[in-house]
Amino acid sequence: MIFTETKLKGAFIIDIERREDSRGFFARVFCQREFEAHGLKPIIAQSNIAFNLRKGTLRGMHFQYPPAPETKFVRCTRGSILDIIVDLRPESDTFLQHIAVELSEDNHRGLYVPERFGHGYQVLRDNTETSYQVGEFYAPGVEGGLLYNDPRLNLDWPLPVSEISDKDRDWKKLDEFENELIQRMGI
Ligand SMILES: Cc1cn([C@H]2C[C@H](O)[C@@H](COP(=O)(O)OP(=O)(O)O[C@H]3O[C@@H](C)C(=O)[C@@H](O)[C@H]3O)O2)c(=O)[nH]c1=O
Repeated sequence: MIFTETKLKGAFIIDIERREDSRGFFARVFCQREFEAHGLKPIIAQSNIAFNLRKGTLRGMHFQYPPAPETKFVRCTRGSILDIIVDLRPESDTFLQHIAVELSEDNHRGLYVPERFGHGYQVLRDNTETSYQVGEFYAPGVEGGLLYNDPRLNLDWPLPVSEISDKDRDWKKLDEFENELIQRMGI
């Protein structure tokens, strides 16, 4: 696997190394030792998939507050997505900055999202499946969210939003809960 750290410290793009032969190719997509060697949390508490019927579907921006912050290792196993993560670590030099990474069935790219990041994605093709490993158990009691079109975040979604959950349409703007976020995300 090829680990490339992004401008958000601790967040990595992880590409596969193909072993090709006449059948196709083989590649490793997770290795506890390689994760540890790059300082990534190697725990998989849950492994989830989400299936999306329509391009333009948007899921996010989600996170869990401490004491149950999640790492996420996200891939797109069918179709393609634009995945966006936002640094929510108050002590970070890149607090509230984001990156966007295209993950697709073609590039086999993975994105490792550290704890205390907001995460969301927009689906770029019909019938798209995502698959992601999470380092902490689902804990809806400490779930939080950012509004995908909050002007403070300035996230550039490539398509009009065709589908979104009521929950994701209704997250508060950052201006309304920034102090609480800083307090709860602080270490
Ligand atoms: C995330 C999750 C949801 N659920 C339930 C709650 C609900 O009934 C149904 C759908 O949940 P949601 O609407 O929250 O699903 P979704 O919007 O796909 O949530 C996901 O979005 C992306 C962006 C992430 O980052 C993930 O961590 C996760 O939060 O599944 C679980 O039972 N376990 C889980 O781990």
